[in-house]
Amino acid sequence: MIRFDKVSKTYPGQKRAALDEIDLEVTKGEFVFLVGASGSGKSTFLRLILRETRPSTGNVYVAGKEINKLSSWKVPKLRREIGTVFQDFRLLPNKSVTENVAFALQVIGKSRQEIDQLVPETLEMVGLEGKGHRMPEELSGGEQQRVAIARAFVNRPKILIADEPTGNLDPTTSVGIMKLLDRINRTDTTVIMATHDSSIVDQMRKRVIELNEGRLVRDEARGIYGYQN
Ligand SMILES: Nc1ncnc2c1ncn2[C@@H]1O[C@H](COP(=O)(O)OP(=O)(O)OP(=O)(O)O)[C@@H](O)[C@H]1O
Repeated sequence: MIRFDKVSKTYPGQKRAALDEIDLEVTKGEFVFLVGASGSGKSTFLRLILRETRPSTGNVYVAGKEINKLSSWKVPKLRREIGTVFQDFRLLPNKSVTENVAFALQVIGKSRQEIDQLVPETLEMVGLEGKGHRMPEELSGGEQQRVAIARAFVNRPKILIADEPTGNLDPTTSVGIMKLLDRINRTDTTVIMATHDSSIVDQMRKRVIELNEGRLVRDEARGIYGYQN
């Protein structure tokens, strides 16, 4: 589903590489934690998958496409295959829960009929049935993150990228969010999650990839968080 082939990335004007000769493969349906200190290259790794940035050398393949060769008009199509969730939720504050989720389908031209079916179905899946009319500010942090996950997943993407999704949540709420991501993963969606949350990583025992100063220093099948902050 995702392959990095000797990928290095050095940002313009920087001496040190943000990513240094990364070689790895993530297969369909895997759940991967991406760990490492601040500045180790996690966001750069995720941005390469989304083609928000390009490798300096090497190739990145996502869903069968070499992203470096993708013409720019095909990038939106690539991004439709990838749902994204962030630490700060990024909901539209002036839209209700239903409207936030529906909007993701409207912008890709889905029919009213499909939207009317998929949105309630997805809200139910994330545990927000009956809350569709609420505004984001009327929800707890955990509920807001559920809306963000519903929005990311409503189009049934092949890949879900989560960048510190529990970073603003208390431990109990975080466990609920992880159960939801696990459930999404069980629908054969590949999940890649960057995190500093050691207890979550230790509880889930999924594949752990650790970056250190841009290098891949650990790749374990059922790993733990394992490095000191
Ligand atoms: N747009 C940019 N221009 C120049 N340097 C950048 C840019 N983005 C990131 N970097 C540098 O690349 C390196 C890796 O950064 P990156 O954001 O990928 O790390 P990270 O592991 O995601 O960190 P964090 O956990 O703090 O989000 C850092 O040295 C950073 O300063």
